[in-house]
Amino acid sequence: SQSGGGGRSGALSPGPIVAGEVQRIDVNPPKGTRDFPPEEMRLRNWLFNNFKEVSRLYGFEEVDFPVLENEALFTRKAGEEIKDQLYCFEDRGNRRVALRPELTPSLARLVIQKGKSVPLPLKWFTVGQCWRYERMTRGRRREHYQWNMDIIGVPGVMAEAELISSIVSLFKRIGIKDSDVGFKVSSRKVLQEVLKCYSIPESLFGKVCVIIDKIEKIPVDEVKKELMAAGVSQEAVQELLQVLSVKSLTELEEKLGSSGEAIADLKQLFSLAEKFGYSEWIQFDASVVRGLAYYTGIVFEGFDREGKLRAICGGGRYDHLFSTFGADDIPACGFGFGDAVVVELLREKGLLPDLSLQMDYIVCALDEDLQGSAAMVAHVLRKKGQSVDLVLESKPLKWVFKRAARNNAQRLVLVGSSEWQRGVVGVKILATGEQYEVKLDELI
Ligand SMILES: Nc1ccc(Br)nc1
Repeated sequence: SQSGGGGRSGALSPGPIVAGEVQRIDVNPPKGTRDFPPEEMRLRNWLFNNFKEVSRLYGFEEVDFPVLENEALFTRKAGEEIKDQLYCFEDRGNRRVALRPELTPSLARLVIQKGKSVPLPLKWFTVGQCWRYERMTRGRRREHYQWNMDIIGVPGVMAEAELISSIVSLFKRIGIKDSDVGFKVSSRKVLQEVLKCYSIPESLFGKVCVIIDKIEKIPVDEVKKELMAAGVSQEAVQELLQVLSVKSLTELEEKLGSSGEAIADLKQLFSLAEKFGYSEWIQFDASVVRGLAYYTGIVFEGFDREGKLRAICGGGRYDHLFSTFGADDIPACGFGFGDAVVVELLREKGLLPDLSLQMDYIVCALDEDLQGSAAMVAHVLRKKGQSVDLVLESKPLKWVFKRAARNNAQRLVLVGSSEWQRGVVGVKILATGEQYEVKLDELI
């Protein structure tokens, strides 16, 4: 048996390892995490390539950050779930660190670090793995990949309109229509204006929003209790919950008046949606608050119209995140788009793409002493950009044909002794069975 230090207990040096003696390791990845074997990896790459192509089309630059961040980046005091589930620990240098649960704080950190060396507005995107430590009692994942796009330095809602447009473009690219998904859009300025009427301090704003975001996850009485425990009067609680049930911008305007920023921003956003051509994708929904404390204005989330899935994506304006890191504030907005829910949606809709392995050639030597010749053939083909599965050891032809079929190879090249003597190789087009001989330098 193994002692704690990994050596055999009591033995000065372990004896020979005899097969069957070694305890078989657990070959599954840690709880809540996923492997990506080839087929899943092709789907992931297909999705991420669409993320990246849309980001390129919208003029965004790619950035990246460490998965491991200083814990302080995420220790906001607003009662967010993201903090309760922080995957954090003390490293060997006694530093408090965390596996990032989101990407926006890292982005803000880098923007502050770069300071005036990066002219505003910034349009940055990234696709990165994010983590949460959730007790597996709920059996949910502990990691997912998020596509994030952020616009830093634009105060007007053109920025939010551009971001929503980019997500609509993504949906269209992967076959999802406005009949499948929509965006619920609101503004946290609605809540801000109500809180102001009741003289609720600004310092409570983030915490109040985080509590209200639970409205569809916990009983409303629990929400009321948490709001009042946070210092919101019963009257203000009533008004807050009442305003969340408003059904239209017209009704909201009647309630809040037409001079406030919330109405102005929302009206402008819906007008811009017409110009961008995605009006049919968005709807006003006063109940959308989102669960991150730092949002300050427009918030939005992508949802499946059948109501079977969790939010597909979400985002909004966060004009005061930078000052929470001790820097001057910069107007900012962005979104996160996870890799899991959208795949569930594509599966539901029968929209998963056929991404079977594709290979141009499989190359095989017909006898052992032609392995080098086969390698030369593979080299010639690869230099011409052809993907080649080179058979690396002597195999019966039946095995080669089976592998060619599995790899969906288009052509089989057989390197035979007599042909090689004549300066040619045999080529078989596997779809038709047609076969011919060709000189090495005429291959392709
Ligand atoms: N923030 C976060 C991280 C990881 C997963 Br899975 N879900 C949400």
